[in-house]
Amino acid sequence: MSTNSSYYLTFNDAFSSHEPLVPRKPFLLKNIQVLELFLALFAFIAIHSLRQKKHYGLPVWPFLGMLPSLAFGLRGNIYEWLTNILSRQNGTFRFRGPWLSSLNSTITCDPRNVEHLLKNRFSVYPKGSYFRDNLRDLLGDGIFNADDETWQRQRKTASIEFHSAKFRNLMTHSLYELVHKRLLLVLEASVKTSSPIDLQDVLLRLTFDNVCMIAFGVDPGCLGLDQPVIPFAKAFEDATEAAVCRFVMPTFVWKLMKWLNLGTEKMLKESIKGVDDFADEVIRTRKKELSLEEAAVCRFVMPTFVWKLMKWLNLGTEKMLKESIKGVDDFADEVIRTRKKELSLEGESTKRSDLLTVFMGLRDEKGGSFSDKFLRDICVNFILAGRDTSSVALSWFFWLLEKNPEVEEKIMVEMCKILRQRDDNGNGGKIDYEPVFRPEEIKKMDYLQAALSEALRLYPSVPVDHKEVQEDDVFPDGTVLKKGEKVIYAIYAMGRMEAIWGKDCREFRPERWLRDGRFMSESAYKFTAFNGGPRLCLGKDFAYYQMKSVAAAIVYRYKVMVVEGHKVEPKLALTMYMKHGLMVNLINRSVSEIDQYYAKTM
Ligand code: HEM
Repeated sequence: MSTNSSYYLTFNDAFSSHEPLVPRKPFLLKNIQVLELFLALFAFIAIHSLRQKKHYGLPVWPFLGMLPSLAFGLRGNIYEWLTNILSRQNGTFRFRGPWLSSLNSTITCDPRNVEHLLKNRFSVYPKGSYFRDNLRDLLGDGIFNADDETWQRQRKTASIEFHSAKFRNLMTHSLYELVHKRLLLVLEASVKTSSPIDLQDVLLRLTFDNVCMIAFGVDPGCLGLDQPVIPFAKAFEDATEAAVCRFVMPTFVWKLMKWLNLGTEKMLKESIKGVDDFADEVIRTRKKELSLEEAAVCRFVMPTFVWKLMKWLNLGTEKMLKESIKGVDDFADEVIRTRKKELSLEGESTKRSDLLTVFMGLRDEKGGSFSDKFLRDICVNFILAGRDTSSVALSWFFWLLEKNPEVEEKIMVEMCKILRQRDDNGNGGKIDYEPVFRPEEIKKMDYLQAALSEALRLYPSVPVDHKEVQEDDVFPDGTVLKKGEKVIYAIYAMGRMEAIWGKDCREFRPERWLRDGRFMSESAYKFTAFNGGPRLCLGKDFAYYQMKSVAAAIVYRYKVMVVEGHKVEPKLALTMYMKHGLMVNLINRSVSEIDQYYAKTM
């Protein structure tokens, strides 16, 4: 027997001490052959899958599709990973998810395709059921999550409101209060204590308060010296984070997790309850307020003896007033006083003009008022739209500014020039070291607008967006699309394509937005940060005004220095937050420094 015999013996000892009936060598050989066969098959599949990378952009594995590569991409900066694939694939590629999953989609960053789906063939590319189902629990039938009639109706009403003078007043006034009465106090406190501050967190608080004032007419008070934890704000943040997880897992997995109330689905359920509790409370109170107001105003329009008689008899509107709240007379008197003032002194201008009030005053197609659920959906969607987008864009802007001091200098000089013009107009030529920029001055800041657009080009607040193909179609670049397929347009990648922005596409260069010193906007299908076509961002003008007001107030007063060693990277979420916030030290600008900038305007 060969030297291997001892091995055979040991192997068989456990079963029998007799010689085996079947010769052992062929048996082992068979095992080895099977193993070799498996190895060969694996090598063949691996080589075949890897070779497909050339054609499809990524290796395609049996059963798993491109999932292993996605998992790898998710470990780092997923947006950069996607940008690299898209530039290799000339702007469009098809992601193949695992079998039976819902992850198959066509991903593009080609402006021709983006224009095609956002404008030219708008009706063929709705948000679709996949997007809606994933976000239904959080966004319901609100504007972000709706298509067709439901979307059109909200868009039309909100659009009229966004362009009304009353609404614009509300937005600018609430912003002024937030910047000058809260933001600057919070920043000053950090300067006084020489402690670093998370600028992204502060900005998120500011825009959250701002958008709640606009949507609900309520100030949650997130931005304050003590940086309070507001349950609604926390619930909102958790809900958006948990909701995004549904997009990176097969539908049946999150549905099962939801059914079992596990993991991110449990978190989503709990946080949505927090959001709903707040929205319900605001809607209930506002309804009470409105009906009381109506009842109280009746006193104003009827002779005194009539309402007094009705009150005495406890009838009609007087009965309603009495029953609604305790101490109703005081309240009604107050409302009457206010309303009298409104009607006689200031006309319509001081009436509530938040979105909730506007939508409460409208009727649905059957002539009834909107349900509380629908009102809740409208408000939650507007908060989502306006909360994170501008604050996140501002955070990336300040980070880029520190890396590009020459841009910061140009912004300072522009602001000083604008203030000088004010001085020349009869303010005695004195330098204002604590200016409150007026709306018309904010609008004149072209260079600042260019710098903010440049930050949004490189770090768009919404890095990717989704559509669903309603009928078979072909993209302008020749990609064939089948009904029901998902399409992702990669906004982050679009900002970094040499083919679109030239060789210096990765540089922060605000000048690319200027012609003869004036800001020139780009095609919405090349610069897609605000979307384009019929679903162009409704808050775009306000967002620029808001970002410019905040940036001007901060840049003029402080040098913003990112804490040394602080890691800055994007987080995977619906909006492109900085994963670890933006820890900064603020340094007060001295009088002599500001004087130097003024000198440059001469
Ligand atoms: C830098 C700031 C902002 C950016 C980058 C931005 C970007 C966007 C984008 C990409 C969309 C399309 C989303 C989609 O359809 O999936 C959108 C839609 C929208 N945005 Fe903005 N937004 C900003 C600020 C605001 C603000 C401050 C408001 C309101 C106060 C607002 C209100 C809306 C609304 C209502 C929509 C839905 C439009 C529709 O579907 O018809 N946005 N925005």
